[in-house]
Amino acid sequence: MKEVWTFGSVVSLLGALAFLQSVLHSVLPHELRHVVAKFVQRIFNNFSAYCYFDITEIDGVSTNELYGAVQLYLSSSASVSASRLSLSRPVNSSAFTFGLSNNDRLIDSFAGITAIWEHVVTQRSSPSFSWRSLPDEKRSFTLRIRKKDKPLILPRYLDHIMEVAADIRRRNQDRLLYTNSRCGSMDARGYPWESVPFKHPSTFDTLAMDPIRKKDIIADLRRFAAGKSFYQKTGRAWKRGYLLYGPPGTGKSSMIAAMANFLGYDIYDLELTEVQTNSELRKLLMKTTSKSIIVIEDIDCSVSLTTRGSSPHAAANPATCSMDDIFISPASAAVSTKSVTLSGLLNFTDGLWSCCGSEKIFVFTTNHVEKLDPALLRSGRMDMHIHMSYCSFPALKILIRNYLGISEDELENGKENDILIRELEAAVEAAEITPADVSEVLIKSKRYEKRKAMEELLNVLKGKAAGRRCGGAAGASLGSKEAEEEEEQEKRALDSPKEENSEDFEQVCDKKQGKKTELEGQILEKEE
Ligand SMILES: Nc1ncnc2c1ncn2[C@@H]1O[C@H](COP(=O)(O)OP(=O)(O)OP(=O)(O)O)[C@@H](O)[C@H]1O
Ligand SMILES: [Mg+2]
Repeated sequence: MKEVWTFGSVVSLLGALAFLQSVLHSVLPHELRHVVAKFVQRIFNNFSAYCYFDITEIDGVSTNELYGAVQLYLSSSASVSASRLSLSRPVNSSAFTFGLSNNDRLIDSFAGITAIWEHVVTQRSSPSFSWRSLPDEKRSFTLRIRKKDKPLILPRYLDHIMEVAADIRRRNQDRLLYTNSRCGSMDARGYPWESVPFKHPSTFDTLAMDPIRKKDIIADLRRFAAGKSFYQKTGRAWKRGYLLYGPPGTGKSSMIAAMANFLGYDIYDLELTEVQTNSELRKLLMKTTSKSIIVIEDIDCSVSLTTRGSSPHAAANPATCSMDDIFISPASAAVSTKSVTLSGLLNFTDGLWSCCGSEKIFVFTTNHVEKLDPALLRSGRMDMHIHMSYCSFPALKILIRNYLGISEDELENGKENDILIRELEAAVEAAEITPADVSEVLIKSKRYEKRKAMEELLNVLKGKAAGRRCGGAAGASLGSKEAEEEEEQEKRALDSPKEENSEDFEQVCDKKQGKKTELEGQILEKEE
């Protein structure tokens, strides 16, 4: 006999199931109740006109970007239509974030079709075995739409959500600065990065460097950010590498901040000395998001590229060292137990793993480009090599504009009639002074009126140029080889303040203090 399912019979079946569930709920033990509830749910789903999509916060090993995007997207409409909201403002953030409260729901519509969102927060019931501690709560969003609407809106709706979320992120102007200073450990959500809101005020406008070079870099970044279809068409991973090199205080870190502010990207400041193995490096990369800048600062200081020549195996035959044999170890550690290799680092930047996610920029900085392994510099690895050099006259004009409020045009036009400006131009080229040192002088001279401040600056520049000419104390104090060497030693000690280096570190501090006292003495003498 053919079975006929009428509306009435379906309703009574569901009613019976609901009744059965409530009866069993009161008599069955907890584990069995869960199984029954799942079974009943499945039957409901079969008869339901809706389909459901769960967007969990943690998706296997990687963080689910869609979860964060949905959270932001809903925060843009939550303020109007939801009955209960969670309200937050992250530390130092400039924007309030509305969100759906736990287990609350919200109705959204897209292309005339209704979508219902629910924020589902459940407690992790029984402590299951895991290689890392898991959060107490499991969080996810559930999207409910009519089965018949699914093909009409689904891919477009999700793309729309991603776009709106990216837009909100950009508008809020709150970018994040991440660091991997957990020594390889992860937080409860399996995240190896810690973050703080990124508030660096450096922009391309305030950055003192040759304007033509600056324009090139801005154009390059613009092309990169708008190059989605180009990278797709050419079969290239959507990423770009920049190597910034030059003496300390020439604006390498400021340039990174300016890049992030210009593109609205987050920054991942990768502390390589904290990374123990290649696989750890890979995991870190997997947990970075798109639209981000991954930075390794002072690559020659935080790590040194040493071959197995220093290990007993390779000592026998150093000529057989392959790329994999090149170890990256804390620069000042005598014996390395680390096993991040150069090939691991290169894979990190341009291997298959480098393109997980997309729209990523890699930036390496160094004070000594000549110390880097040629493999890192080979074309295609770092797409653009940017030399940050001593302050030139165009750069000086930018700094004077920033600190004293005299426009570049005013300085350029005044050059003909004003000997002071002409002298400044000649002295700055001769002085080989860093923009950081010029900034210091200009900050100190802020108490004077503009002309006097420029005269003060000229005195310093002339003193420095004279010092350089006769290789005297003034020249040696700033920017000289010795000072750079010292700075580098200091960075190494700071980067690896491990026990075996503590002696180095103290020595550097003592030496630094001695140098400072000596310098202060010289300045006092000069002032007297
Ligand atoms: N090109 C520049 N334009 C504007 N300000 C600069 C520039 N270079 C340096 N400064 C000033 O000097 C400070 C230090 O500069 P920054 O940290 O960017 O130098 P760096 O090249 O990264 O030095 P290091 O090699 O020691 O890391 C900045 O905070 C900024 O105030
Ligand atoms: Mg720096």
